Amino acid sequence: MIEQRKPIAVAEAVQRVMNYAYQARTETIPLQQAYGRFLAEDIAADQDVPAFDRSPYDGYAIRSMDSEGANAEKPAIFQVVGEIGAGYVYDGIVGERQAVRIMTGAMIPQGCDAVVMLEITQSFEQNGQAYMSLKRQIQAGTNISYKGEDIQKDAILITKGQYINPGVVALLATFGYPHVMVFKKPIIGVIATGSELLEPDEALQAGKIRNSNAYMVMAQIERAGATAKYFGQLSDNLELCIQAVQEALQEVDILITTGGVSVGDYDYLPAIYEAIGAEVLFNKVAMRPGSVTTVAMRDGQLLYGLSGNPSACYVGFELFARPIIRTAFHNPRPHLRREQAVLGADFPKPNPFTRFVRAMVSFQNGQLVAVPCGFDKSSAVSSLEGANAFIVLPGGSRGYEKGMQVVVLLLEDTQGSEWPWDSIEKSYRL
Ligand SMILES: Nc1nc2c(c(=O)[nH]1)N[C@H]1C(S)=C(S)[C@@H](COP(=O)(O)OP(=O)(O)OC[C@H]3O[C@@H](n4cnc5c(N)ncnc54)[C@H](O)[C@@H]3O)O[C@H]1N2
Ligand code: MOO
Ligand SMILES: [Mg+2]
Repeated sequence: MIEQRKPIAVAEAVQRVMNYAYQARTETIPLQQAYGRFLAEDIAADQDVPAFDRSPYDGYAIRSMDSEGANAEKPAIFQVVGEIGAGYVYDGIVGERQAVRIMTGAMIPQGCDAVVMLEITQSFEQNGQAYMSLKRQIQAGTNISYKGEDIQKDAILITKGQYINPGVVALLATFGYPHVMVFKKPIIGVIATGSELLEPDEALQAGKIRNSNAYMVMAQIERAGATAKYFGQLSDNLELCIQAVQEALQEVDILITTGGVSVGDYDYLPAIYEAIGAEVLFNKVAMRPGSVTTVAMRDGQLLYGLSGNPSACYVGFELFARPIIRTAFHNPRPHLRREQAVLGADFPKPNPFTRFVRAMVSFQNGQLVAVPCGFDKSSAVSSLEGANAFIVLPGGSRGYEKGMQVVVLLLEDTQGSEWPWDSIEKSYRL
């Protein structure tokens, strides 16, 4: 008898997977390799930045009181008693009508309370002594970058789980972290199943196709921040597949297979899960594409049975695998970022199930506009290249027109969402 699968709502499916979210171990890596990783410790400021009052300009450090009453007719004259570049400290104390030539970034000398930009001064020499004249009065505090004006000591700067972007790298360097503790990348195994599959270097043969899913999913794994490990493609042979899956599980944190999850004679994933004693969390989701997406669990390891159809495979990964990876990094917003957009083209298809339309979002006059990426079948590979978002169309809707408001999930974003699923599926019907 044909197995009848009961579809569950997308949010419910995501929740079932998230019950098995875990936190990855940590490792310490050189700062230069930290970009794109996720921080595994809170970083607090152990010093002020800047750590000393400094000059933001090239010019002269003075005591502002010495400029009192200065104007074009009666310039204030200063004896230039020294010169300091960034990184050097002026040893003496600057006295009455004295100035120190100072460069951007250099520490303000003792006694001075202002810096005059080079451009508004005139320098001259008399009897071998350097002088500077100034034709205006300068307020105390002019052109000083104060100690702690950027960052104050003890402030929490960056927190555990934060994505390390170039700005985070700058902070880590500023506070003296030549090495940084990050979360280890989970290792995610990939197996493609299907007797029709050829590798990209093979010539096409009648009835066969090239395996695009494995390479696509490996790229998605890397984009999500984990490490992909490829175990190759398998023909539809149950014994072989069981053995390969069991062996791969020894070497990975999570295993992803593509293909073979539906009800065809050679769709062996259900039998494989049974054979290895994995508990199936769900095998039918009320969504398109990707309705056959299956997730199973064995001894703390998640097994993703993604659809063989490329678009369905792609969507299944982003909805169900990405948040597990991001949670492993302690990231508080592990899901795809949800935003509101205007539909940029009609989408007349009815949507019995929640539909994830591969789309290109862009800003037009300050408004996020989402345009579907062409051929919208589950089997499509062409609609993925241009996609940087999914348009989420709730189940039960009859089709959408250009100009309507839609929810989009952003694919190329590092910020993420905490839980994007509330109120998307209001009109969901089975
Ligand atoms: N009687 C039914 N038939 C199907 C159902 C159903 O509910 N009842 N569901 C359909 C839906 S929806 C989908 S999606 C697919 C899912 O199929 P499988 O996950 O079992 O995948 P396969 O049968 O192995 O392959 C489907 C399709 O994808 C191509 N494929 C497979 N692997 C790759 C790869 N690595 N790279 C590129 N393309 C791949 C394969 O050649 C097939 O064309 O089932 C429907 N059928
Ligand atoms: O699962 Mo299939 O992708 O819904 O079309
Ligand atoms: Mg099949």
